Amino acid sequence: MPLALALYEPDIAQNAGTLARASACLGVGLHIIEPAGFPVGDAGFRRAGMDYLDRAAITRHASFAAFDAWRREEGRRLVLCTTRGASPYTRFAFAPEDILLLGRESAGVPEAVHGSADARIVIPLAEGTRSLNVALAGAMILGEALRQTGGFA
Ligand SMILES: C[S@@+](CC[C@H](N)C(=O)[O-])C[C@H]1O[C@@H](n2cnc3c(N)ncnc32)[C@H](O)[C@@H]1O
Repeated sequence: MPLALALYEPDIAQNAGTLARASACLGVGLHIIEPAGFPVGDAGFRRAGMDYLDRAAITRHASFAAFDAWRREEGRRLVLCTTRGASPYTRFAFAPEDILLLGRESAGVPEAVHGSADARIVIPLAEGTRSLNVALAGAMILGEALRQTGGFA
């Protein structure tokens, strides 16, 4: 089972499109947890994802509860990427079936979602800075997870 990315209620279509393109190019699934802040056919999403969208394995889930029920049934670990993470991502041991959950641009994830993740990881940042763009954070962490699990094509 390959790694996957999941986006929690994404706000910005271009970021989601960029991650959809990355998921197609890197051969991982993309799960979008609704409600998103943009419609399915959003022009910004299509522009950022380009023709790669046709190759991306995108699954939409109606809510976090629906997504979480599905992933538990699949027996997949939920790894939350968060600025409040305890483990630096380079020291975390990824597994091939992990789902890497990214928070929304405006607010990350609520406390309940934070608590239901199996692990919380962080990209350590320079003092005085708050967070990376979600697509950039996703790319960095996915790259490390693919490297560790031998998942690159
Ligand atoms: C713009 S940030 C959200 C900022 C929000 N105010 C917060 O503190 O969660 C959007 C998402 O990108 C990811 N992200 C950004 N910087 C990160 C970092 N340094 N470590 C891990 N994930 C990060 C997280 O998934 C985060 O929820």
